[in-house]
Amino acid sequence: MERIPVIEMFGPTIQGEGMVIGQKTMFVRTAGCDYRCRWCDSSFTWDGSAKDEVKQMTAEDIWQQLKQLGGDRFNHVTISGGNPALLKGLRALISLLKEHNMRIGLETQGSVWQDWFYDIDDLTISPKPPSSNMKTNFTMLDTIMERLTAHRGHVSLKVVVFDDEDFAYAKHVHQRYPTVPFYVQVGNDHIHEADDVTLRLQLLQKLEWLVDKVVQSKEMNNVRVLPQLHTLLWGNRRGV
Ligand SMILES: C[S@@+](CC[C@H](N)C(=O)[O-])C[C@H]1O[C@@H](n2cnc3c(N)ncnc32)[C@H](O)[C@@H]1O
Ligand SMILES: Nc1nc2[nH]cc(C(=O)O)c2c(=O)[nH]1
Ligand code: SF4
Ligand SMILES: [Mg+2]
Repeated sequence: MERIPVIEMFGPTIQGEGMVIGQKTMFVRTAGCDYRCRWCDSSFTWDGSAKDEVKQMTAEDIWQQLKQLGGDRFNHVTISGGNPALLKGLRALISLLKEHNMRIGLETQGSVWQDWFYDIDDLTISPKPPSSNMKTNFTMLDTIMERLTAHRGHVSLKVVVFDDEDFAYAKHVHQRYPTVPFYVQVGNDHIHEADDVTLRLQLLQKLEWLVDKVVQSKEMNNVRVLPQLHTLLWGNRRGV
């Protein structure tokens, strides 16, 4: 059986972001990413700093570990990374989770397609704005969004916004795929801040700025603005 590189698993917690914010869920975080976002809050998945924590696991290993962590206190599992879309072998995990009647969420940036995207219940595609220093391959993103919208799955777009240029990018993405539920998320510019009170204040100010941008924009009448709820609650800690 194909192995999946897992860097951390945690939960039950709540989904802190996007289309199912507040949903109780477990997290499986895979190692490795094809991007290097300047502000990545999970850079340990790709920068080598946590390479000793990566475990090559089978789908069954992952399920056993989820049960050990969460017992019978969950029925939703979120797969994030890194970029989980790099892993063809996730199909086996998705099938196994379905057999156990789990709902599945997945977070990816829209740089790689996998056929198993069709089997994700809550799929978030999160293209990266200019502040990330990454460049969106819109040909690939068009293909992905075309396939997903032809299918009746639960998909959304989520763009993290740090500045005016990112907001313009978010507008562009929303206008390119106008029928897809669209979220803008507050960017956390202070991923190394250890004081939760200081961080909260900064994030709430940024949220107010972003709400105002949306309120003032005639192109953004049908978008939802969200913070990272887990960051407001628990700061920059890992595994929450
Ligand atoms: C760590 S990424 C992993 C999944 C995938 N690589 C992606 O970027 O969508 C999960 C989510 O966290 C967001 N994120 C990463 N760093 C962030 C930051 N500093 N502030 C706000 N959101 C951030 C990403 O944009 C993405 O939507
Ligand atoms: N609670 C919680 N919600 C999240 N939503 C997306 C996350 C991620 O890192 O992908 C994340 C995370 O790390 N924790
Ligand atoms: S795509 Fe996601 S995991 Fe990869 S560097 Fe960017 S935010 Fe981090
Ligand atoms: Mg996170």
